Amino acid sequence: IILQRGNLMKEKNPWHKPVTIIITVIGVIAIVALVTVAVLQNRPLPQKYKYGIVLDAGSSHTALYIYEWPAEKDNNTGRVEQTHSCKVKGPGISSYASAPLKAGESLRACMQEAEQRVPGKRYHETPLYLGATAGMRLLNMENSSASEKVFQAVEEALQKFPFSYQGARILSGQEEGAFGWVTVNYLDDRLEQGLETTGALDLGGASTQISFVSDNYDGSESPSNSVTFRLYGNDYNLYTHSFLCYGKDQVLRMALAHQTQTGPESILDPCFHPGYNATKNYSILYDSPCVSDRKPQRAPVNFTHVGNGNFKQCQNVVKSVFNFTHCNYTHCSFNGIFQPLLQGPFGAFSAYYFVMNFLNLSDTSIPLETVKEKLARYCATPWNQIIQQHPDIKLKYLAEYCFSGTYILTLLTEGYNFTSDSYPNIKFIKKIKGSDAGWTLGYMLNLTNMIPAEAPDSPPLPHAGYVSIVTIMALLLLILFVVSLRPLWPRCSKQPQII
Ligand SMILES: Nc1ncnc2c1ncn2[C@@H]1O[C@H](COP(=O)(O)OP(=O)(O)O)[C@@H](O)[C@H]1O
Ligand SMILES: [Ca+2]
Repeated sequence: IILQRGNLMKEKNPWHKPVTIIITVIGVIAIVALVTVAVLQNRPLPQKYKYGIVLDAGSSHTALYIYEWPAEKDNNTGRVEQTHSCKVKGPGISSYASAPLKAGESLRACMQEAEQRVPGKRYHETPLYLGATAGMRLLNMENSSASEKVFQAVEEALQKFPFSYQGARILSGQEEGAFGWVTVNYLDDRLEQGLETTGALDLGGASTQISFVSDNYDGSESPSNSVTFRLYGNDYNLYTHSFLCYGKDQVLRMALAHQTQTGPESILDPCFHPGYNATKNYSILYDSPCVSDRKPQRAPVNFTHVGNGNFKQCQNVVKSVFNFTHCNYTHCSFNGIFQPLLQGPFGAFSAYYFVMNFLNLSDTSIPLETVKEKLARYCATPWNQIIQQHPDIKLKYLAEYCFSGTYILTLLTEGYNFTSDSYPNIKFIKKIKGSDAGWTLGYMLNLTNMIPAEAPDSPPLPHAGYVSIVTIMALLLLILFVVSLRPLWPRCSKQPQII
């Protein structure tokens, strides 16, 4: 009987039927395979990068920037980053008008650095751009054949490198302003998400740009200040203006021209520290289209430039370079140039940052009145004390921070109409998420069509969400499968039947 019972039990355990075992094994294998394939197939591929190089040929110096982005995601958002920058030794390319070949040579060291930074197999597909700004705009106005020669030399030098050379050209003021705005908003991820944008304030040596979106500017008033973009499915109507000659180096020339109109032997300059004393050459001072028509006749060869460090008087000198007499529009900044009402936050970079950072005044939560008081105290500090306190800063920069700080505050308040209320909307910035603020990134994004006009279609789920859902579904299937075999389950808990 016991034997019989044992036989009965054996026959009644369906799990031991070969068919059931095979089905179960196949089911489990199928589910494991499904999950594995789902996970592997959709795993992000190992990152490969693409590269782009932009040379910013500014009036005072040239800088090279290398950008990098994941190769599979060109059209994706916010993913282009600056991986390297190189400062070219020597002055800006516009200073090589009388020795153009040297302009080309000067770029070589930074270009060799770029060869080291970009992987060799990517050289040929790496676009290389050179954009020149206000220094070359002025040289082109003054002596267009000299500017062409400089470009020829630069072009020849750049073509010797294995990158995909895309040309060297002068950017218009609008491009310089608009691409600075694109850079700042791209790096802040504001374009892709359609957020309120940040205005861009760029201060160079020979020109300065202001760019922002304003609700009361649709481009109809003063169309030459309008730049429109369609980015990620959003339309932007940007106001932008570039003031040629209003970079800080040219404004200094204009301020000195204002003070030397009668061709004196010496001037007492409130924008330089007490005890500052230097001999300067009239011809060199007036050698720029920003001041050349004002050169005093019968001036001596040199003049003595003496400082007396008075902020209030310096403000008056600086104000003399602005013209506020006429405005044929609803609102103007200065020199009769239209400007809509200021709106939103602003990022102020390049020389804005260098100067305000040096002066420890880059924190705009400090009230504007306090900023002015601090600057007034700095300007009144004797020159020898300033030199002692900053032994490792270039004397040329050091001598000019009082002037530059005064110019920046005057430009922002009197020029662009920032008030003590709107001043805190400005942030003095150098970099955003590791990339320098400036026009170069926006320029490259535009020329490589890397910002799509329409919002890209993105997968409905991120990778992690996708994997979790597939895994959960597979487990549910497994449970369902096991439950569906219920009629075949062994009845182990039941009392053995005694026949
Ligand atoms: N560390 C620094 N301190 C002060 N000024 C600086 C510093 N570095 C650069 N600058 C100034 O920033 C400005 C940069 O202008 P640049 O881009 O060369 O000219 P532009 O944009 O007008 O063609 C120049 O006036 C240069 O002197
Ligand atoms: Ca610049």
